[in-house]
Amino acid sequence: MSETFEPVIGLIGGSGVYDIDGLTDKEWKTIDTPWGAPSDALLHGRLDGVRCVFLPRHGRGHPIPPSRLNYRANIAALKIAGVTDIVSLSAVGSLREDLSPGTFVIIDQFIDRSFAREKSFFDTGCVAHVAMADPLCPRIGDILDSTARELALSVVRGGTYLVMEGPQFSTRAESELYRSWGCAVIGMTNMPEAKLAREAELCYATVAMVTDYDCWHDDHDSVTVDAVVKVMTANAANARALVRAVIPRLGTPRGPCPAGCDRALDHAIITSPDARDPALVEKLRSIAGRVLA
Ligand SMILES: CSC[C@H]1O[C@H](OP(=O)(O)O)[C@H](O)[C@@H]1O
Ligand SMILES: Nc1ncnc2[nH]cnc12
Repeated sequence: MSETFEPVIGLIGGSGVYDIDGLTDKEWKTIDTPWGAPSDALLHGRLDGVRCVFLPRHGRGHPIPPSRLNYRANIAALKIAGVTDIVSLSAVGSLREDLSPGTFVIIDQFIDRSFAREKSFFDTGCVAHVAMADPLCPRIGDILDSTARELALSVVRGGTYLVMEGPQFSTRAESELYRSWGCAVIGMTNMPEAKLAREAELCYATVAMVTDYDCWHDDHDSVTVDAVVKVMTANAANARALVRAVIPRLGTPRGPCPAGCDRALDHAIITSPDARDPALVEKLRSIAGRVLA
């Protein structure tokens, strides 16, 4: 039987989520990474004894737009802090009538239409190709889903999150196109975040919190930040309750991830050891040390 360990839970807070309450032993700690500075200091603490590390994705006060986030630094900072499991909290627009504002969607797929972002820790001098067929950790997703149901939240398990570049919201034609592709929700941030979490061998799951119907719906002409923030504020109490209830469950000692998120690099690096750039390899040790020993 394989050994168990105590998971450390990383929480990435999106629009409207800039703090986590109920944490004990709270301390904001600044951290730097080989990829630069993350969006903000990391908030370390414990919930029911479980070690948690929170990062406000856009920084406190929301100064950083989706295209300017240093996604590599954010994920590297969490990895360096000892995080093993990430729950990403995100505001999204709905692309389906049945996903009304207030619904929490535990997504299971992405279509990545972002284009102006650094998407890999690996580079010339050390090339890796990780599997992304199942981009979200099903173990964490199932725990989020069952916990939300027990709390009687409006939750849907499964759905595709379309990642757009932004920062402008979609045109009506784009919104209809993504609907015709069968996408459930739309947002601007979860890629490359999920790709980088996979490269860093972190389990990663998203609670996509619906704030609006995007622009395809008769209910509104266009999306506005005001409307999004209003619904997000209403969602916040539910988000807090979900985080509060789910962390003790995620923090239970466990073995390796059944889906293999924590072994994503086992067969991913293609560059032969003698062709690797030593400086890049040194940088990569903080996120891929397990396979670069
Ligand atoms: C304020 S609405 C647009 C903004 O909200 C979402 O961000 P996050 O995933 O961090 O909650 C969306 O992707 C946009 O960045
Ligand atoms: N309609 C929308 N499009 C993109 N990102 C969003 N975040 C919240 N609502 C959104």
